[in-house]
Amino acid sequence: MSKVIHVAVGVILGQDGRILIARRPDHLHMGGRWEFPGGKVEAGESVQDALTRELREEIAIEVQAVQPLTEIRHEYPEKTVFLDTWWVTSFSGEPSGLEGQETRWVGREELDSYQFPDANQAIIEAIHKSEVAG
Ligand SMILES: Nc1nc2c([nH]c(=O)n2[C@@H]2O[C@H](COP(=O)(O)OP(=O)(O)OP(=O)(O)O)[C@@H](O)[C@H]2O)c(=O)[nH]1
Ligand SMILES: [Mg+2]
Repeated sequence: MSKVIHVAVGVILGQDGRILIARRPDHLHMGGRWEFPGGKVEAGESVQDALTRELREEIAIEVQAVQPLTEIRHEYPEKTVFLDTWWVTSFSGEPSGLEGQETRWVGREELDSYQFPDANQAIIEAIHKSEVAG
């Protein structure tokens, strides 16, 4: 049995209520699909530290405040992920894809028209139910 990969995921909320999505580079797992920025939690690191580090490395923002959104465990044929997913309700800096990834601000109701990894369906449902900045 393979081990579960712990991933810190940020659903970044803009001041206008839109959400930031990024397109995964083609060569990665789920390449070409849209995602919420984030990445693997390293050994000895807290999930919030991992989220802060990943969002700094991937999209050049400094996280200032988060709130828990949801926790999703999903088994892909090749790996099992645990998506520890947080609203990012305050940040500084202007998001830009430091790894060449396209980024886009989208309205909540638009999320359903983008192709995400299969595990994200449950995140999108949690966003629709969430009262944060409703
Ligand atoms: N960041 C992110 N990862 C997701 C999402 N949905 C989802 O299934 N994943 C999966 O979670 C796993 C880990 O995420 P990642 O590839 O961003 O990890 P990372 O930034 O540390 O990448 P690296 O190890 O290449 O440096 C991947 O297999 C990815 O496909 C999502 O919305 N955001
Ligand atoms: Mg990543």
